[in-house]
Amino acid sequence: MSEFTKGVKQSDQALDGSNLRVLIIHARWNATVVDALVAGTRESLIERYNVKAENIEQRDVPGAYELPFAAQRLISQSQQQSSNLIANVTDTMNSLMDDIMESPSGQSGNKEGEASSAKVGKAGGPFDAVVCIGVLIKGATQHFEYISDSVSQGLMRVGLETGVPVIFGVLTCLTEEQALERAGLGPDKNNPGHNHGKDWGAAAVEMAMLKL
Ligand SMILES: Nc1c(NC[C@H](O)[C@H](O)[C@H](O)CO)[nH]c(=O)[nH]c1=O
Ligand SMILES: CC(=O)[C@@H](O)COP(=O)(O)O
Repeated sequence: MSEFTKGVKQSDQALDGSNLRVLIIHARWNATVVDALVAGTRESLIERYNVKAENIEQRDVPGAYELPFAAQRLISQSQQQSSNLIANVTDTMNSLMDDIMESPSGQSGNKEGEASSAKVGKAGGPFDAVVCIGVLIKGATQHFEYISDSVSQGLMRVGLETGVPVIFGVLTCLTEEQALERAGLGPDKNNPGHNHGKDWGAAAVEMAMLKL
C-alpha cells in the first residue's frame, strides 16, 4: 500500500487508554487470519495505548454476519448493567443515610445497608469502544457481497444508534492471499504485510476519546 493511500494518522502522543473499557467481538470463520487480527488489535490497545488487559472483554460469534447483532446486544447489556449499578449504589447510600439519621449515636448499625451494598457486586461498566473483527473471502456465489454489505451497514448503524464507537474490523477479500497479507501473515517473509488489527486498536482509542 503506497504512502498516499494510507489513512492520515492523528498524533497519538496524547492518547492514554488506561481508563478505557474496550470490547472485541470476533467471528470464528477463517480463524487463522482472525486470530492474528485480534492479536494485532490487543497489541495496539495494550502496548501502544495503555489499555489494561483486564479492561478488554473478548467475545466470539459464528460468522461476520452475526457481528452487528452481538455488538448491539452487548453494548445494551453493558449500559443497562451500568445504570443498575448506579441505582444500587443510590439505594445503598439512601439506606445508610436513613440509618444514621434514625440512630441516637449517629452511627449506622443497619445490616440492610451492607446487604444493599452486597447487591452492587462487580460491574464492568459501559464499553467505551467496540472492535468487530471478521474475514470474508469471496467464493463462487454472491454470498460474499450480501454479507459484506449487510455487515458494514449494520455495524455503522449500531455505532450511530448506541453512541458507542464501533470499529469496522472486517476484511472483505477476493483471495486468501489478500486476507493473509492484511493480517501480517503474507507468504513473503521479508514483507509479510501489515496487520490491520493494529490500526483498529488505534481507531478504537481515538474514537473512545472523542465519545468521552
Ligand atoms: N463465508 C463467510 C462467512 N459466512 C457465514 C456468515 O457470516 C454467517 O455466520 C452465516 O451466514 C449464518 O448467519 N462468515 C465469515 O465470517 N466469513 C466468510 O468468509
Ligand atoms: C463470504 C462467503 O460467504 C463465501 O465464502 C461463501 O462461498 P460461496 O459463495 O462459494 O458459497
